Amino acid sequence: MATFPFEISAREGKARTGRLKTPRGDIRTPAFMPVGTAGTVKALYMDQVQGAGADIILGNTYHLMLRPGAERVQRLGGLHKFSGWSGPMLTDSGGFQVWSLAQLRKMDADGVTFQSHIDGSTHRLTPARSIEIQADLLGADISMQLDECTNFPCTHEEAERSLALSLKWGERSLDAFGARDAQTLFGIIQGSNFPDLRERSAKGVTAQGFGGIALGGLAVGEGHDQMCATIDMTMPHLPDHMPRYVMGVGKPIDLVESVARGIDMFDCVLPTRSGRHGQAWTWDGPLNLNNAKFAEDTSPLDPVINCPASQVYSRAYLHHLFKAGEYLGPMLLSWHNTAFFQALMAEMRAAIAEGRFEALRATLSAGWENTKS
Ligand SMILES: CNc1nc2cc(C(=O)NN)ccc2[nH]1
Repeated sequence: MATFPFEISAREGKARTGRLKTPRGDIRTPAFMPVGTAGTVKALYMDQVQGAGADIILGNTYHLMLRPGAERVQRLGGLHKFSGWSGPMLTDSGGFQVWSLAQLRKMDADGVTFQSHIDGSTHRLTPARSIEIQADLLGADISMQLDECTNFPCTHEEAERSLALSLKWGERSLDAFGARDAQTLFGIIQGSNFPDLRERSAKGVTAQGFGGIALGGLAVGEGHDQMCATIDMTMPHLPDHMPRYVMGVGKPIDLVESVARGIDMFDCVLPTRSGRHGQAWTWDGPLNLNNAKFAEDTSPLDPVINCPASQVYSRAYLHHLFKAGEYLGPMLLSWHNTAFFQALMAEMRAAIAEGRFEALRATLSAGWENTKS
């Protein structure tokens, strides 16, 4: 299995900035991955996603294996060609969506059988099948091991059993992945919010020899403070030189506080999902453009962010679009939010390089205190 070179160029405290170098291009870290669930970052052209500053996007194995089908995507040239995204792409294993979306799922020691939430058809995911879908059929640059997404909250015994299964599936994922020279595989740490289990999982995953390490089982309703506490109990057991990725995270405050703890990669549907519902993220916190207070507000969302959706359109116009149910409303806010999240990552990268990250963190965390829940 290839291990992509990960070069850390500057540090401030536990925060670090650098580059994860892949055959399809460099990923500037800390990095935020827009989520391209079904081969599209919803309501955006890939040119807009790239123009917003994203180096890498995420694809969901669960959605693509159900529709249009993983073998069909392969027949059509793979996910990069199919979707028009030529840069690095990470796919998740499908495990999380099976737990959160599938109907009638049956777990056993070797995998999970489930019915599609789309048409009720039956599907089977094992570590080997997930690797085949991600690396061979979709052609992901970075694949994720299949793991069990531990329910939250859960007992210590449940978390212990679950992380043991995930470690076993991690070994099987590595075996199935084999020796590829242009693709890599990340392992996933579980253990819920138990320090001893997060340590056990972190040490186990680290020893297995992955190309990067993800923290799973977060952003599942535990809240900001518990998420930070779980990251705190995990990081001491991770090797410094490997990329650390927190799955499904998060709000801007989550990104800042996670970068401060040494996290390098993130993914979250929030920019596009909240944009579709009229929420615009800004340096001063989120705005709800459905609110009548914007009805005659001629100011743009953010004059500094280099994105037409942020600079050209007035808040009054955006308010009108959402009141009228016009398609352009969700399109423009998805664009702006995607650009804002990338601008936040770029600002954190620059701040770490210039030794002013803690000052930035203090300013942003103070202004975003009420966005934690
Ligand atoms: C939106 N929250 C959220 N939590 C996630 C956890 C995982 C995970 O533990 N995978 N093994 C994946 C995606 C997630 N998205």
